[in-house]
Amino acid sequence: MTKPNTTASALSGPGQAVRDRTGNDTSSRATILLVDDNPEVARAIALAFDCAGHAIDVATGPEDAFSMLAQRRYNAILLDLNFTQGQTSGAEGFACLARIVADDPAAAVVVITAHSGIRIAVAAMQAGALDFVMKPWRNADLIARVGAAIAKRARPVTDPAAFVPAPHRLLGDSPPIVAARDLIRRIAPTAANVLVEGPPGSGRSLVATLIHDGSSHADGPATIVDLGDPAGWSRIDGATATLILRDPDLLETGAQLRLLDRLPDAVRTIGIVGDAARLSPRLRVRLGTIVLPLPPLAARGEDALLLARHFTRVAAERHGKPVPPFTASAEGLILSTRWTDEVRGLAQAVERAVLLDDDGVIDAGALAPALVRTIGTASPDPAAPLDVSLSASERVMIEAALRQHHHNVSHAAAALGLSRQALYRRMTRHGL
Ligand SMILES: Nc1ncnc2c1ncn2[C@@H]1O[C@H](COP(=O)(O)OP(=O)(O)OP(=O)(O)O)[C@@H](O)[C@H]1O
Repeated sequence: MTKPNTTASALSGPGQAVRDRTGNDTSSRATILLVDDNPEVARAIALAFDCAGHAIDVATGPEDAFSMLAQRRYNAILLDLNFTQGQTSGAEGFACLARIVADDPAAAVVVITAHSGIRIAVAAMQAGALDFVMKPWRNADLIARVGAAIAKRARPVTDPAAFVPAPHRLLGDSPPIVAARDLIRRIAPTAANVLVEGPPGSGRSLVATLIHDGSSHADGPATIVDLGDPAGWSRIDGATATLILRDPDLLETGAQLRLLDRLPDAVRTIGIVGDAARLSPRLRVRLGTIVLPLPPLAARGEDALLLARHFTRVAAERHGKPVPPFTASAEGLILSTRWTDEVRGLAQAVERAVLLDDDGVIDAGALAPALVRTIGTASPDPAAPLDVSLSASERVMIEAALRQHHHNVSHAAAALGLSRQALYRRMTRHGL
C-alpha cells in the first residue's frame, strides 16, 4: 500500500514546529516506511499518518522494505519485529534493524511490536532504534513518537532520492552480496583503490558508484573513463577525487602499462574488470588494494528472485501499474536461467513483462517464451544461456502484444508500430 499525500501538517500537532538538531523544520509532511506484515495493522497505521498529512509506504516484510529503501530515503521507519506467523522472538526484526542502521546510522527507526515485551523493545533501542511503541497503540502517541524520532536526527530529507545510503542500493541476501555490502561499508570511507570484479551486468558499476557515494568525495561526481574509448583517456589527467576505470583488463599489455604511467598519484581508483588475472602484475598491484568480487547471478541462489521482485516493483511504479506477482513457473525460470547480461538482463526481462502484462500475473512465457522449452525439461541446465536473440525477442513482443489485444491483429500491429501486413508476415515467420 502506498499512500502519498500532499497535505502539509505537523507531526507534533498544529502550530508546533518540530526541528532537528540543525534547526530544520521537520514538522511538514514526513515520509514514513512502515514494515509490518499484518494488513489490518498496516491499514490502520497508514490511515492515521495519512490523516495527519504524512506520506506512508507499507512494506510487508524485510525484503519489501529493503527494495523500497533502495529507491528512496524515509524520514522515519516504523518497524515491526516479527514477520512470520507464529514468530514472537523478534529475531527477524532485529536482523532487519541491524542492516538498516549499519547501512544508515542516521536512520530514525521506531520499533512497534505486540508480542515482544518491554525488554525486547529496550534491546531494540540498544541496537539502534530511537524509540518503541507497543501494540495496541494510540494514534496520537504513535505520531508524536515518530515526530520526536525524526526531530532527533540531524539530516533532514529534502530530496529522498539523493540520500539513499550507499549499501542500501545493493540488494541480495546471498553470502557474496552480504559480504560485498559489508566491504562497501568498510572501504568506501577510506582512500583504498578497489577492483570490482564480475561479469558485465552483474552490478559492477553500481558497486563502484556506491563506493564513491560512501566516500568523503561523494558531494562531487566521480570521473568515469571507459578505457576502450581512446577519447576518454584525456579525462584521466583531469581527475581529482575518484577515478572509475572501466575494463582495464581488456587492454593489451602495452596499453595497461601506459595507463599505469598515466594514473595520478593522489586519485583513488575503482577499476571495473571481468577478470583481474588479465591485468599486468604492476597494474594489478596499483589498482587492486582490495578486490570486491561480484559472482554471476546463477551463483547467488535466491537473490535472482528477490531482485526480480524488486525490479517488478520498480517497473510497476515507473509505468503506473499494479505490481503483478510471478507464477510458480516464472519463479522456476528466474532461478534456473543463466541470464545473458546478468542482473541487467533480468531487470529488462521483468520490465518488459510488467509493461506487457494484461492478466495481473507474470508467467514464464511473459519473461521469455523462447525458454518455455527449457522449463519443460526435467532439470533445466542452469548454465544454458538465455535465448535473447533478436528473433526470439521479436516473437516475445508479438505474442505479448497479441495477448494484450485479445488477438486483434490490427490493434496489436498498432501497438507494435507495424502495419497489419508486416505483423502478419512476422507471425507467419514465427509460426504464430
Ligand atoms: N544487487 C543489485 N541490487 C540492485 N540493483 C542491481 C544489483 N545489481 C545490479 N543492479 C542493477 O542492474 C543494472 C546493471 O548493473 P551495472 O550497470 O552496475 O552492471 P555492470 O556490471 O557495471 O555492467 P556493465 O559493465 O555492462 O555496464 C543497474 O541498473 C544496477 O543498478
